[in-house]
Amino acid sequence: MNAPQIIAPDLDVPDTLARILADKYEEVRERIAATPLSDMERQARNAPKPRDFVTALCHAVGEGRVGLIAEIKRASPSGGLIRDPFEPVALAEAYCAGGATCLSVLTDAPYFQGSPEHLKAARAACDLPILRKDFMVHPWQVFEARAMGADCILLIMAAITDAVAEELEDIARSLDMAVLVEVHERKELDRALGLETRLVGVNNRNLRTLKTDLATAEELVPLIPADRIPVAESGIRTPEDVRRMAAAGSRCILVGEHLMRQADVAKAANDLVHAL
Ligand SMILES: O=C(O)c1ccccc1NCC(=O)[C@H](O)[C@H](O)COP(=O)(O)O
Repeated sequence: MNAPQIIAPDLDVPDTLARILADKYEEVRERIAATPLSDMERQARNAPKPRDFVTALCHAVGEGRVGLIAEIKRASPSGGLIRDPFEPVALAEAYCAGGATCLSVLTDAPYFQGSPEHLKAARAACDLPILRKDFMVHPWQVFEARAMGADCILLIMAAITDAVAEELEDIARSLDMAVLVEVHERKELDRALGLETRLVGVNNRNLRTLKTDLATAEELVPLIPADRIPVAESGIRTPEDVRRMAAAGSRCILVGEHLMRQADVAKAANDLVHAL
């Protein structure tokens, strides 16, 4: 793999994210040495057809429901080990029974104890469209995402340059995958709106402190143009939080840790879905 420029010189990347990206870059380098890009692209293009992530969310919101992207997340830098034992098939089934619109599955191993196997198992267990939750820095990972069955990828504007974001988005579109572009502040939102995707996530987690504050979505969601679909991410726990996000303009939410910490995951998901 050539050394691609994955961090723009003028991007001020917080320490935790910088560490994650350095490890990710190394991981991708090793993975490409084992499976060349052309092989991974072939696997991606031969994978079963993607499920329509954007339509699923539009449908939920159009019917006056919450568009819940329910996350399968074993551990995180901020939360440590969140769920143990951890059973992706049972979790996918519970989310489906609880009325989730889509799933998000962490595939990053070092920081989230995720795995492509979790995504494959979740996809086989339900019909919901699935987001591959990982740190995407190279085209190879987009092909890998499709090959493992993902229907949507995440692009974190704090982690990549505009040029890389555009390249990864183009590849995803060529594979009929959706793209959720994620922002944490105004500057990133302005850059994100240069992409084609309609799905614009506002992450309430401050990447420097790793703390969440729903005020971030309250500040940024109203700035998202009406032709896009806002998604409020992180730190959402209660029906009241869902109503706050909806009042700010986002009826689509991405929720992980709160749901993962519940004994009855289906009921907890259902409580959020019926918050409005
Ligand atoms: O969750 C973390 O600790 C974290 C740390 C550094 C970068 C990203 C991180 N989380 C990724 C996410 O965006 C969340 O998994 C997702 O939005 C769900 O958030 P939550 O409901 O608070 O688990």
